[in-house]
Amino acid sequence: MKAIPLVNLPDDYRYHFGPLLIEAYQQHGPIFAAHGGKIVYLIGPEANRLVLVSQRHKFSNHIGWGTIFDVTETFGNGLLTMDGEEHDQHRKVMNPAFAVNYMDKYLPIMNRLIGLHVARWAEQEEIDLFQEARKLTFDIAAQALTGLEQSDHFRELFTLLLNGPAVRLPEEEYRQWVASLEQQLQDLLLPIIEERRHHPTDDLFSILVQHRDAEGRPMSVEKLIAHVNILLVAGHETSTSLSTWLLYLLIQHKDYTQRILQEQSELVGERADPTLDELKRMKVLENALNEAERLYPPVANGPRGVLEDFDFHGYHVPAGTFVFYSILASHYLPEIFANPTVFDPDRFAPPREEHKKNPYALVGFGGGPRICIGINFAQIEIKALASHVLRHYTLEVVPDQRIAQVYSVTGWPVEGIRIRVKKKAL
Ligand code: HEM
Repeated sequence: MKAIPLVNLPDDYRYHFGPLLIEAYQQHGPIFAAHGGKIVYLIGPEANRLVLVSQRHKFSNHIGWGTIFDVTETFGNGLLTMDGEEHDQHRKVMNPAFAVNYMDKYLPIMNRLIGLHVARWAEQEEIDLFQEARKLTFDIAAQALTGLEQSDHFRELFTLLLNGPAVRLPEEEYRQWVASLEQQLQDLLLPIIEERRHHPTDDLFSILVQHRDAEGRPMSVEKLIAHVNILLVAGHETSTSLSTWLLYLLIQHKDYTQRILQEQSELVGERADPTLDELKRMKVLENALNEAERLYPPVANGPRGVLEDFDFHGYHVPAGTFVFYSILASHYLPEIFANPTVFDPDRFAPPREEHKKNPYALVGFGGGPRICIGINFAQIEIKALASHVLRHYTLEVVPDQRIAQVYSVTGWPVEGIRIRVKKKAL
């Protein structure tokens, strides 16, 4: 069989990731290797379907997220990095707490925190939307999923773990640094675990603490903490990035935002907060959210370890290979999304529905049985934020700043996005 084509990405590829992947796709087709041949990229709806659905048993998240992206060492083996039977069992336990109607329980927390945080944004001359959105989405995830009321220290610990130490440390010192942060996280979570054992509530943490396996055994403290870690990390980094880009795009596209406001007044009117049912019915806003997900997917690539050989487009990929199904590149394919670099939310509305003509074309939340478990949580949260901000505030981007997405494991606006927020006159 032919050798998989090798692509050389420039050193600064993380700043131009989408265009570079599309260039490689146009030259070589939907499969090529990069990073010195260490990673094979798979691009487009057909590839996504293969990895996420039809041959998913041949791929390992544990090797992908755990080894390539080093998630397991820092945060433990949570849902994202589990494989096979173990994954399916744990996912089954958590699924009910992420069903769309369960969001009714989280919505009052979301609305309360959105109101509080955004009011503070307006008290300042200008804010970095990305940094502020991070505080907000973390607080929402921490309070909704674990019931932790005071989340400042918790958030600082997570931010440190995600960003790494300020200076590069020798390996042994780095390990000690991570271990000390993990110990502090554990000290924060242990009392909540104890509390939930004796006084269960209906949040996700309680569901996990109360769960018993077929032999009647509870989850170990180590597993409980790994789950909470992964849920909070996966649940706030990505939502921070996507909500920032959505609001930024809406400031840029005032005509479209007028249509969202029209929808808001029809659905919510003068009431302070939308209900879950109203949020679900906000299609004009939803199409803008889909478009932000397409243009700025928070996760650029889904990493996997190959467990069993497979063939794709005339190439043979052996077990032991590392692959990325590329979310970012799939979203910029011109044969799927017309004028892919243009902000055009109506591409998701009937009759065009470009994403439906090609299943697994829009994969910002992954797809198949392992689709992001937090998709409903994130979409409701971001819609509630946009609804609140657009109805009650005016936003303006501070001029003369560099606004660009950069990618590591997740993507974020490299220098943040500074905006001015003003309360609308009544
Ligand atoms: C805008 C927000 C979000 C985006 C773009 C996003 C994106 C993703 C993607 C792409 C995957 C699949 C990765 C793969 O196939 O390798 C995923 C999985 C996952 N996400 Fe999210 N996510 C978001 C929000 C959330 C939230 C709010 C939570 C939890 C509260 C969460 C928890 C998880 C977990 C636990 C998994 C692993 C699921 C499994 O493997 O069964 N995510 N997410």
